[in-house]
Amino acid sequence: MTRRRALRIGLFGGSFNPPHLAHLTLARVAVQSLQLDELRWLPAGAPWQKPAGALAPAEDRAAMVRLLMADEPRQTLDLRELQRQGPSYTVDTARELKAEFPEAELVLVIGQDQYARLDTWRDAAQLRSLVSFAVAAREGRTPSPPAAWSGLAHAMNVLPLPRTDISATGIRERIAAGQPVSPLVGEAVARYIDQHLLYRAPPGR
Ligand SMILES: Nc1ncnc2c1ncn2[C@@H]1O[C@H](COP(=O)(O)OP(=O)(O)OP(=O)(O)O)[C@@H](O)[C@H]1O
Ligand SMILES: O=C(O)c1ccc[n+]([C@@H]2O[C@H](COP(=O)([O-])O)[C@@H](O)[C@H]2O)c1
Repeated sequence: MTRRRALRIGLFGGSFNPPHLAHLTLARVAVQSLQLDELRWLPAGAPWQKPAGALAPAEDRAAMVRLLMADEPRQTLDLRELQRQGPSYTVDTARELKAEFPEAELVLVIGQDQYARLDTWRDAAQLRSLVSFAVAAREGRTPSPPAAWSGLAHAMNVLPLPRTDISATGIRERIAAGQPVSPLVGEAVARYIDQHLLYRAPPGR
C-alpha cells in the first residue's frame, strides 16, 4: 500500500504594501514547483523591520491580497498576523501552524533579500527547526544564506522564479508621482488603490 506524503503547507508572509504581480508569480511558482497542498498568504500586522510610516491599514492590505489571489488554486489568505498584538514574528506563526498541523511539512517562501537577513529574525534558530526555506532570487542576486549561518544545516530550495524587478517601494513611488501601476499590481488592486486613495503622499518608502 502506498502511504500518502505529509501535507505540505507554504507560508508566504509579507507587508504586501501593496501586494504586486511579483508576489503572485512567486506564489504560483512555489505552489507548482514545491507541489504544495496549500500556500497561505500571511500579511504582517506589524512588520517590525520596515519603517512604519508608509504602511497602509491592515484591512486595506488584506483586501488587496484577496483581490490578487482569490481565484488561485491552493492559495489561501491567513489573517492571523493581522489579528495578533505586537510585532509580527514569523516564528510565532510557524509554532501555531505546527501545533494545528503536527504532521505537516511547513515551507517558508521568501525572496533573497529576506533570506540574507534571516539571522536577524526573532528566534531564528527555532524557526530553522520548524520550517524549510524556499527562496527566490531577487534583482539578479542568487539565494545565499546570511554569513552568520555558514556551516549551519538548514533545508533550502531555490525557486525557479523568472526575474521580476517589481517592488512595493517602487509602486508607492509611482503612485505618489501620479503614474499608473496596473501593469505592476493588476487591474483590481490598482482600482482598489485608486478608490481608497492609498499611497498618495510622497515620502512613503
Ligand atoms: N520582485 C520580487 N522578486 C522576488 N521576491 C520578491 C519580490 N518582491 C517581493 N518579494 C518577496 O516577497 C516577500 C514579501 O515582500 P514584501 O511584501 O516586503 O514586498 P516588497 O516588494 O519587498 O516590499 P518593499 O519594497 O516595501 O520592501 C518577501 O519575502 C520578498 O523578498
Ligand atoms: O520573524 C521576524 O523576526 C521577521 C523579521 C523580518 C521579516 N519577517 C517576515 O518576513 C516577511 C517579509 O517581510 P517584509 O518586511 O519584507 O515585508 C513578513 O512575513 C515578515 O513578517 C519576520
